Amino acid sequence: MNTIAVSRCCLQLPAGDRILSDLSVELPMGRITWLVGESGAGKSTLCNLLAGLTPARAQVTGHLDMGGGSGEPGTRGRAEECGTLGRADDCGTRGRADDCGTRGRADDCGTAGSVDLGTRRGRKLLAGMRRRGELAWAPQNAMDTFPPRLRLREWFHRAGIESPDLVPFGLENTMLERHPHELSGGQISRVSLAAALAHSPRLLVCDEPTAGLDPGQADSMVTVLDDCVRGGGAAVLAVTHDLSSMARNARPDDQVAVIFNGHIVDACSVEVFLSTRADNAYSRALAAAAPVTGAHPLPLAPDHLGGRGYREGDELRRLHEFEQLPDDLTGACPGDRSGTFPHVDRTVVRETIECDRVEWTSGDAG
Ligand SMILES: Nc1ncnc2c1ncn2[C@@H]1O[C@H](COP(=O)(O)OP(=O)(O)OP(=O)(O)O)[C@@H](O)[C@H]1O
Repeated sequence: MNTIAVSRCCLQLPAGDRILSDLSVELPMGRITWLVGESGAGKSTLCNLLAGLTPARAQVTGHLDMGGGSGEPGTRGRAEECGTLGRADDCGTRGRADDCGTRGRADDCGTAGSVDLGTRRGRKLLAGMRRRGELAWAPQNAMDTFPPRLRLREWFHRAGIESPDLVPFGLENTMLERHPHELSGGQISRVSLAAALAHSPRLLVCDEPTAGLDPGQADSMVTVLDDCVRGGGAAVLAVTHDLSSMARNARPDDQVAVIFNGHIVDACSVEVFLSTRADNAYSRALAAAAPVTGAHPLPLAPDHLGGRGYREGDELRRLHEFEQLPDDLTGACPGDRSGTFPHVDRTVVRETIECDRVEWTSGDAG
């Protein structure tokens, strides 16, 4: 399978803090890779690094290999990645050779498939890829990326996107006439994703695409990402804390990459991750702590929050509802999700309740 590879990334701040540590991960084309891990583990730092942004004076090493080659489905030739086969204004003809960081030398452009993330030239290569839409980035704080004085339509126009369509992202196109501050946080995230996907990227990096969205909107965002992957053959790296949405919508063969302390400790399928069968103990613990069926929470309220009376009545009713769920939850998901996860071991859920532990669980936590 064709993959985009991130290899041996280290990022150390001037004060000595190491944020990313020998981080490597393969991003298969045609699949979403869900990046999960605790707050502060380094998820946004990795996303920003792949978009060509690093904290000032940070020491960075590592490579991004865009993979593929001419003629492969869904891929573009390496030379095009630095602009020599791309739009003329990307590289050279208007004195913009520095867009690809090479001053237009063909031999330098030929190495653009592998980007040295630790060099200024590498960051310029990434910037060039972003300008051409081959690499797209939907950041966590999307509001910051839109100039406050521009109406969104004008912003899209300047970004070379003449006919933006927000409807697939659950928004009216009349919103294009607004300024960024006139949208909610969730709305601006969706606009950011619309911009990121406008050029059919080869690699899409999105930082918490479902944050701030209600479950229905979150599900439709994942559907949009899924379409990008299946239709365009892109590799998608998507940060999420929303394991419920992931469980409802991800394909079983999508990938989960688990980051801990700046290092990828595990990469496995969504199915293996959510069923807590991952090889890595931290991955299993993370999955075991997740309310994977989100739409059907079990009220395991601790005594000091709800009291035993609450559990005795409501909990049993909810447990009953839980057991009525169809095995594969297909009916609860938008679009064609015939292969949709999850499989939840209800025996373990019931045992958890009976043990009166305040804890979410799915399957055997090992
Ligand atoms: N520019 C910076 N200067 C100093 N420390 C930074 C900087 N950027 C990130 N950090 C630190 O690096 C660590 C990783 O931050 P990062 O934003 O990547 O975490 P995260 O996994 O995305 O967290 P969250 O899930 O809360 O968004 C944190 O401890 C953060 O405080």
